[in-house]
Formats: sequence, C-alpha cells, structure tokens
Amino acid sequence: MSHLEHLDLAPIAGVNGSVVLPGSKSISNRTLLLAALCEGSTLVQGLLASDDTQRMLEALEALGVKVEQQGDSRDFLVHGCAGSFPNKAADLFLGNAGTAFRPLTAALALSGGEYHLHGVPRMHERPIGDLVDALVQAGAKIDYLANPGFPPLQIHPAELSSDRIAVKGNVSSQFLTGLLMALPLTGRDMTIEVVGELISKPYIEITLNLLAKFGIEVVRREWKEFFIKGGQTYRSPGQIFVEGDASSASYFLAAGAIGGGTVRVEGVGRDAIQGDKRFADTLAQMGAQITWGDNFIEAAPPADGQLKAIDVDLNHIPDAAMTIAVAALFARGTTTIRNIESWRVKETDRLSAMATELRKVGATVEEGQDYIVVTPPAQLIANAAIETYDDHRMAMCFSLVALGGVTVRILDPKCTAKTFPTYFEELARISN
Ligand SMILES: O=C(O)C1=C[C@@H](OP(=O)(O)O)[C@@H](O)[C@H](O)C1
Ligand SMILES: C=C(OP(=O)(O)O)C(=O)O
Repeated sequence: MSHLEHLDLAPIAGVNGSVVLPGSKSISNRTLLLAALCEGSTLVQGLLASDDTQRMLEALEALGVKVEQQGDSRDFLVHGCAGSFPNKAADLFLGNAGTAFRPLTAALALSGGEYHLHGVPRMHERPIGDLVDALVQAGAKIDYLANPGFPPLQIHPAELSSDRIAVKGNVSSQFLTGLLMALPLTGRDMTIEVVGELISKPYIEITLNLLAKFGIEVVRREWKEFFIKGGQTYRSPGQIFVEGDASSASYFLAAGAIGGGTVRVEGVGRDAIQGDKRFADTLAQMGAQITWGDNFIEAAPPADGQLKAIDVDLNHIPDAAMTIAVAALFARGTTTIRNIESWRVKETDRLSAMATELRKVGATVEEGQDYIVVTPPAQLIANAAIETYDDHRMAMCFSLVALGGVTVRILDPKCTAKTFPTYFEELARISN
C-alpha cells in the first residue's frame, strides 16, 4: 500500500497535563437527528467537529432541515421538522459513519420519501441486513442496490403493517438504536423484540437517555423487549450539551497509565452517559491509579510503576477495547480481550488489523474469531511503520507505542478525522 502521508512519532519520555475532549460522536449524531425530528428548535452545544458529524449535518441539510452554526463556535441551532423531513427525495453520502447511516436508514424508511443512502467502499461492506429486515417487518420498502444485506440502499415510502418487530442484536447495537429513534414516527404502539444476545449494550443506554431528553419514553424489559407507546412526539429540550467523547478519552488515559505522569481528561467523568467511561475501570484493573470527578477522569501509572496483564470481556466497550490491546504492550504478562467479534465489521477488520500491527512492534499475538491475546516483547521494535486501514482508532491507539522509548511511524495519520481531527496535536501538548 502506498501512502501520501505519514507521521513519525519520536519517543515520548513522559506525559503530563490536561486535555479538553472534543464532543462525543455518539451523542452528537443522535442529538442532531433527534433535534431534526422535533417540533421547534434545539440549540446543540459542543458538537463534535469531525467527518462523521459533518456527514450527518450534510444529510440533514439535504433533507431540508435548517441548521445554523452559531458563529465559529461548536454550537448549532437545529430547526426541527416536526417528524416530517421537508425534502421527500434525497441522495445522501454518509461516508463511513455508522452513527449516521444506521439511524438515518430507520428514520427515512418511515418518512414517506425516496432516499438513496450510500457511503465509502468500506461502508458498503459493513452489514445492515438485520436493520433492514426489522424495518421491513414494520412495513418499510428498502432495496439493496449492490449486495443483499449491505449498503448502498434505496428507500421507498413504507406501508405500515406489523406493530411488533424483531431485530437481531449480535452484529451491531446501532440497528436497535436506529429503530428506537425512528419508531415513534409511526405514531403507533410498537414493540421491538431483540433476538439473540445484544452486544454493545451501553450504547442503547445512550439512546434511551437522549430519547428521554427529547420527550420519548421507552419501556425496556431486560435487554429483550422495548415498548414505545404510540402518539409520542419528539419534543425539544431547548438546549442540549454534548459531553466529551469517552472513546477519545481512552488514548490519553492510557498514556497517563503507561507514561510516567498524570493525565486528566475533561468533559467526561462520573456523570457521563457514555459506556466508554468504564474504560477507566479496566485501566484500574491493570493497576493504573484512576481519579474520578463529576466531569473529569485522571490516570496515573500504578504505584509499583508497571501495568499488569488482564483477561477481560470488553463487549460493553468495543471501541475503547482497542486501546487496551495496545496498552497490553506495557503490561507484565499476557492480556486477553474477549467477546469483541464486532471488531470485524467496523472501520476495518480490527481483529486482523490489530494482530498484524501489534506483531510489527514485536508482540506475540493470538487472533481468535472473537478474541485477541497479546504478549508484549522484552523490547519494542523501533521504527515500525503502522498501517492504519483508514481506521481512526488504529492511528490513535498506535501512537501510544512512542511511550515505549521507540520511534513509531503512523501511516495516513489524517484518518483520525473520522472522530478526532486534532488528536496528534493534543497528544503532543501533553507529551514531554
Ligand atoms: O451507537 C453508537 O454510537 C456506537 C455503537 C458501537 O457500535 P456497535 O453497536 O456496532 O458495536 C460503537 O462501536 C460505535 O463506534 C458507536
Ligand atoms: C465503530 C466506529 O464507528 P461507527 O460509528 O462508524 O460504527 C468507531 O468509531 O470506532
């Protein structure tokens, strides 16, 4: 593979300081869509500036929703369309943003228009069949334009039928999130049954939390059934503040745990609604010293100076779990991360990518269908050139290798723009 750009990171002797986190991707894109569906306007404060949120903003604009940026700030006034998008036909390019593609598919399938949804080539390899199957049960009309089960999609007006639908939960929680956000559009009593084990559950909690802020009550029965009473409308909370991104926090917290100083992230803490704040608990299990505030988390190395290996199920934090795989390079012993099969259908096949790149720096790695086992080398290999596979998290995770006293080359570093365009500048600011 050839790369136009790379970034050579010199060894980082230590880290110290504080990072103000950019807004949460998951909250930004959910909030934009819910605000668009409301009657009245909503001021969304602290929206993430990134590729994924840009795709959602562009999509809403194409649908005829008016969104006004407040000066140069990250505050946006969204003028809601009261459950009916003004434009009844649109062509939407959604890049590789799962949080745009899946919820918009659900909302547009129930919006009475003709919509063409497509993305980058990798998005066309990421499954969406379980969501389409569920929507079709409710009466949606959706065609696959290339391969069955995958984008691109052509959406036609639905003819509502069943008020009870089933959705598989084991490939992506974003399908259930999409349904929960969109089904109030039907105006009917709707019941969603989750078939099989639901993965990535904390993301459903984010969805339910934000739906409640927008006036939609969902009755949850365990993780098996969700009931949405008919006749509910999306109601603007007036203004809503986007928390800092807890997945983005993981790189800095890991740096603090590894790197001989204390690092604070501001914008997520005890009060955060994102499941990825639990990443700090996993670091604590590895021995890191973690301090929680209402709106910050701080990480410092273990009292005895070195992290220890763990054997953990990280299904609840699939994104931040990648950071643990790289932190494992700095732990005494062999680390096992389990129940992460969804890694295979994200920005790249992350299990394969992670195994390949960890081996480049000298680790011994076993890659299973849904787990990874990482044993660090006695000495990290210097000057490894890390492929990032157009995966922002590969780039951000592997920057941590520089904390091991070696230079590391990150290929295509700008891929962090998916969720964190200024990542490397922030890392430099806390590096000594
Ligand atoms: O709902 C969300 O905001 C997300 C859910 C997760 O996906 P899966 O449910 O596919 O694991 C996560 O990996 C993704 O980055 C964001
Ligand atoms: C899986 C991710 O993104 P998406 O929202 O596109 O699923 C991610 O950000 O790690």
